[in-house]
Amino acid sequence: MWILLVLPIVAYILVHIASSRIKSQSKYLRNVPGKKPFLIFGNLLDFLPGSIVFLDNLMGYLKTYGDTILFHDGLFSWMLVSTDYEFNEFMHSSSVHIEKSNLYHFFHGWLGQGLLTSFGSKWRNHRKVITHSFHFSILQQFIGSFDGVGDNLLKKLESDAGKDSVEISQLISLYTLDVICEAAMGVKIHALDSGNSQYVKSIKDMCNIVADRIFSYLSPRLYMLTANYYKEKRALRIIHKHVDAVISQRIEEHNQKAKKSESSQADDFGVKKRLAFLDMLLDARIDGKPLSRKELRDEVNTFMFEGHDTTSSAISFALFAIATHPEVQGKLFDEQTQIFPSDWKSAHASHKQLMEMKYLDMVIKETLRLYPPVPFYGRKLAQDVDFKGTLYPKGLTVFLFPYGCHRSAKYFPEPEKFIPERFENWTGKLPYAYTPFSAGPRNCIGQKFAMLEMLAIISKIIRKFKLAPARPEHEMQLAGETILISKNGVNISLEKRF
Ligand code: HEM
Repeated sequence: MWILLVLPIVAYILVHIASSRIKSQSKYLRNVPGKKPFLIFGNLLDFLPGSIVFLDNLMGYLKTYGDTILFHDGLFSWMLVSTDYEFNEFMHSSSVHIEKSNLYHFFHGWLGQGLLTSFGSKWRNHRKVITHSFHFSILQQFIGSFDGVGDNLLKKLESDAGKDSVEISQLISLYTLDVICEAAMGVKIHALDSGNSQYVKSIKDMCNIVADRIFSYLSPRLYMLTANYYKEKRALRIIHKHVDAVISQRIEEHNQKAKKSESSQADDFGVKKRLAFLDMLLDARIDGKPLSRKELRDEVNTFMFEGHDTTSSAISFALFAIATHPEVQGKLFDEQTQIFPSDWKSAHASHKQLMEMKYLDMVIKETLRLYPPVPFYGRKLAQDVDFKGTLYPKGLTVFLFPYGCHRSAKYFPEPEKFIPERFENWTGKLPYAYTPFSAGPRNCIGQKFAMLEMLAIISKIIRKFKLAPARPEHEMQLAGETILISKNGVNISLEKRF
C-alpha cells in the first residue's frame, strides 16, 4: 500500500530534477551530438554488459555521431567523449582543468590523495617533489631490478616452452609487481614465486574491485550490501598494514642512517639498498615539512597501482603482437644480435644498450598505440569552457579516449594494422593524437621508468625464446577496465632458442 504513495513522490522528484537540470543546462552543450537518451537510463542500457562492450560501443558512437559526443550516464548526468584533435590539445595542455572525474572516487580508499587522484595545490606540490625521483640518474639504478627479476621470469617461462598455448599475462603481471615493489619501497615480495601471498592477492583484488565498481552503477549505499564491499575492506586492511610496516622500517633506518655506512645496509627483506622512491619521499620537504605517514602511504600505493598493471598490460600485448608478426620478430632479433654480437644469449643490457634498441622502441610504441594500457581517463571541467562556439558547463565530466584516437584513420592510416615503422619519423607529429602516457601537466610521471622496464624485459624474452601464435590461434577479447586487458587472457607459444 505504502508503495502507491511513495511512487508518485519519487516520480515527481525525478521529473523535477530532470526539468531543472535541463533548464539550467539549456545554454550549454548546444548541438553536441550523441545517441538519444532513454528515460532515466540515458545510454546506460547499451553498456549493461560492462567493460567487454565499453570500448566497441564508444567507438561505434564516435563513428555514428562525430568526434565529440555526449554520453548520458543515467539520471540525466552527461559526459563528454572526444577524439577531436584540437579539443584533446586544449584539455591536455590546460593547467586549469586538471581535476580528475568522479570515477576516480573508487580509488580513494586505496590511493587516498596520491598523485593520480589529488588536484589543486596538493597535487602541484607533490608532483614537484616526486618529479626529482624520476630523474634519469635515479632511474638507471632500477635496470638491475628489471634484469634480476627478469631472470626469474625467464625461468618460469622456460617451464612453459614447447606448449601449444601459454597464458602469459598473469606471470607478466607478477613480474611487474615484483619490479615496482623493489622500486617503490625497496622490498622484495617474491610475487613470481608466491603469487598468492596475502599482499599480492589484495592488490589484485583491489584492481578488480575498482574495475567492477566503475561498471556496476550501484550507489555507494547499495555497494555496502555487496560481497565486494567486505572484500575491499579486507584487501585495504592488508595493503595498508604491509605498506605502513615498510614505511616504519624505512623511517627507522633513515633515523639510524648516520650510524651506518650505506654500503653495508641490507634490509629484512634481503635487498641491498638501492634508493627506492620511498627513500626519496622521506627526504622530500614541502614548505619545510616532511610528508605525513598517510601521504607517504598514498604515494607508495599510487606507484604500486600505476606502476604494475599498466606495464604488465603493455608487455603482454607487445609479446602477443611480436608472436603474431614473424617479420617484426625477425627484425627485433637481428637488432638484438647486432647490439650483443657475441653474448646475446646471456648479456645483461646496460642503459646505453637499451637506448640503442631503436626497433624495439618502435614496436613498444606501436603496441601502446593499438593497445593503450590506460584506454581512457577522465577530467572534470573546473570552469565553463567556450570551445569552437559551444559552451561546456563547469563540472562536466570529460572522457579523453586514447584508444579511440589511436584507432582513428584520421591520425593513423590503416589503424588496425600493427606497423612499428610508422613511428620511424614520428617525433613531434600530432602529439595529442597519440597519448598512451597522457600529455601535458598531468602526464604519466613514470613514462621513462616504464619504457626502460619494457625495453629491458622484452629484449631478454626475445633473446631467450622464439615466440609464435598459440595453437589453435588465440583471439583476444579486449576490455576497457581501468586498464586495457584481454578478458580471455593473452595466449602465445614459446620455443627456447638455446
Ligand atoms: C606502460 C606503462 C604506463 C602507462 C601506459 C601509463 C599511463 C598513464 C596515464 C595515461 C596517466 C594519466 C592518467 C589519468 O590522467 O588519469 C598516468 C599517470 C600516472 N602514472 Fe603512469 N603509466 C605507465 C606506467 C607508470 C609507471 C611505471 C609509474 C610509476 C613508477 C606510473 C606512475 C604514474 C603516476 C604517479 C601518474 C599520475 C601522475 C599525475 O597525475 O601527476 N605510471 N600514467
